[in-house]
Amino acid sequence: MIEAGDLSRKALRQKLRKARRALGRSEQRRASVRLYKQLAQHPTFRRARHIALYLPNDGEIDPTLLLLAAQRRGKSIYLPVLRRWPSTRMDFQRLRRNEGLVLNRFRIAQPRCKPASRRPIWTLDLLLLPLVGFDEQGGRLGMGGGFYDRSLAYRRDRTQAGRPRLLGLAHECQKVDSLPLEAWDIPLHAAVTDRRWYAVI
Ligand SMILES: Nc1nc2c(c(=O)[nH]1)N(C=O)[C@@H](CNc1ccc(C(=O)N[C@@H](CCC(=O)O)C(=O)O)cc1)CN2
Ligand SMILES: Nc1ncnc2c1ncn2[C@@H]1O[C@H](COP(=O)(O)OP(=O)(O)OP(=O)(O)O)[C@@H](O)[C@H]1O
Repeated sequence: MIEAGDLSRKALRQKLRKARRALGRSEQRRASVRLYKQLAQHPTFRRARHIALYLPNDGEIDPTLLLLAAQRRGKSIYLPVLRRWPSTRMDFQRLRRNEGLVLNRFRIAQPRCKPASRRPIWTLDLLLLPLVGFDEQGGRLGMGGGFYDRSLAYRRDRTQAGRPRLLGLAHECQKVDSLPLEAWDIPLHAAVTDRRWYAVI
């Protein structure tokens, strides 16, 4: 396991991103099937009707099998869409079948911006977050843009109950012993890897 120890957030992010990008195609495929098996029959996933997830980038564990399962079961799927202004914000937008995707400024595919299809984050049942790193205490390291942190800021003064359930997804190699907690960090309810669940609360 990678020890966060003396590494800065930036150095740790680089190290963890490199580790996940180093995974080969077959390892990635196996990890995505294993992730699917961890989640597809889990009550948290089964009960959720409005689920936000992401399209993989930079070696992230691929939740596409879950996306397809959710669609088969008639659930609504949402993807992050970056706002043009302010450029630090993102929304969650409903993914409709047969609707084309475009590349955002980070070259990640996203639905074409359509304000009427946005859904406020607090009305989602389940948010599956891409992780760069995580620890067993609910700590999360993201890409560093603060996009998820800003979207989740409304929860800072609330109890951990309530919507949406926050599950971080990662490869097992992205686990670190302990992440320094920043003032704006919102803890995850659990992290799920290709190997297992790390429940926090
Ligand atoms: N799959 C996926 N989608 C996502 C996220 C994510 O982490 N994963 N995001 C979660 O926030 C948002 C995008 N955030 C991102 C933040 C930084 C970089 C990034 O690659 N930064 C480069 C520099 C890019 C540049 O400026 O050209 C880098 O750090 O190397 C990418 C996405 C929305 N969509
Ligand atoms: N609620 C917030 N309001 C304004 N700025 C914020 C907020 N949360 C985080 N930020 C800013 O976003 C930047 C990135 O934060 P951090 O390094 O924690 O990103 P991250 O959690 O890795 O990224 P992400 O949330 O995109 O996955 C920080 O500089 C921080 O000041």
